[in-house]
Amino acid sequence: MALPYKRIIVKIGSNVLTQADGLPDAARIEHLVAQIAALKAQGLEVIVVSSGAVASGRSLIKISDKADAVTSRQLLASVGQVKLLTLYAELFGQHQLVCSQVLVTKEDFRDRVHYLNMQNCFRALLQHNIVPIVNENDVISVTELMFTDNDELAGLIASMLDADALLILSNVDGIFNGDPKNPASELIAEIAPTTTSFSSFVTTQRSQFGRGGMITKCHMAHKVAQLGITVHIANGKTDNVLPRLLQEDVANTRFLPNKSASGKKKWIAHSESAAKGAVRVNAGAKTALTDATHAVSLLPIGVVSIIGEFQKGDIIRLLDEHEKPIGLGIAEYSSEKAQERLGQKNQKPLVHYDYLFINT
Ligand SMILES: Nc1ncnc2c1ncn2[C@@H]1O[C@H](COP(=O)(O)OP(=O)(O)O)[C@@H](O)[C@H]1O
Ligand SMILES: N[C@@H](CCC(=O)OP(=O)(O)O)C(=O)O
Repeated sequence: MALPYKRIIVKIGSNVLTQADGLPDAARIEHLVAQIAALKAQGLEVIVVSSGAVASGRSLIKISDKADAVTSRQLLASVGQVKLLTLYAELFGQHQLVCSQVLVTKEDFRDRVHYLNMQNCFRALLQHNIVPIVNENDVISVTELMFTDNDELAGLIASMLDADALLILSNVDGIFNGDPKNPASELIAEIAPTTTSFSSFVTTQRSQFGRGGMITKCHMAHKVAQLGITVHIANGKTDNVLPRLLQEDVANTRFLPNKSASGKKKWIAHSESAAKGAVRVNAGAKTALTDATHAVSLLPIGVVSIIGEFQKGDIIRLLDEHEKPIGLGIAEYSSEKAQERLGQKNQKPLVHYDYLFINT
């Protein structure tokens, strides 16, 4: 039976789009575009997150050995993104579809105004039946401004757009319970929302042109599934993988979704890097906050200490007594006021439930 998705994000990894020599695989891209066009014809909304700018740049210019790694990446991506999108535009055109380019940085997800502007643009693109093709703005995103990889970017886009599913295309059939090259390893068909540890079977090994690797993919997929979005990891080199995935007719690993969270909570969940300070909560508060059956706000009586300074409206991290992160939230008042109210009864919540995201 076909999976009942209406809006999907398709993330196409560097390895799917790149040949063994590091140059772009135009035939693969053509086949993927044809598959996306087929899904569009069935009425699905598709947003593509595509890597491949650096690989495309490699096919156009030779960079001097003197250039450092950051400058080389900027140069290759700046040149390559034009070629990549030109190819996409031509191929989608053959299916009477228009695609668009959306280049983003991590900063755009930290700033609420940028975030809402982006969201508004995506909505308008989808209303006009355009296929948005998203990539990191590699020219600007350098070192600490960078996403871990395009999987992280795809996860953020999926939650921002409230997608039904995120389909991650890599060069493996999914997640195996051991080294994927070992014939004894088996594919894991489903991962429950309660599974949080992947290090026992996923190695830090990366594919030839990949950036983050499978372990970061797993953490991102878990987080996205926590927000109520199903995540599939499948092999982008398999023929007709996208329509077959939706027909449940191809190998893949599926991260089962948790119950859906609000748009604001989704934004908060991905805002860790924007956090201004932290609060340590006592064991009782931790138990109450992590109990998935009740909506609970964080009250000052449960706060043990305040770390750093924050103002009303800032994102703050919630830690347990051993400083283990348990969630993120928006502070209802400043760290100064919170300090005055620390441990006191009958005080206004420091973080209201509606502005609280707890890792489960
Ligand atoms: N348990 C595992 N199951 C599947 N793949 C794994 C596992 N452990 C490590 N990997 C590696 O993860 C790689 C895919 O991740 P990555 O390099 O980030 O790809 P992409 O460029 O598609 O994002 C695979 O090529 C594989 O070598
Ligand atoms: N933005 C880069 C790709 C970065 C990246 O993380 O790629 P991937 O390993 O596919 O998640 C490019 O277009 O070349």
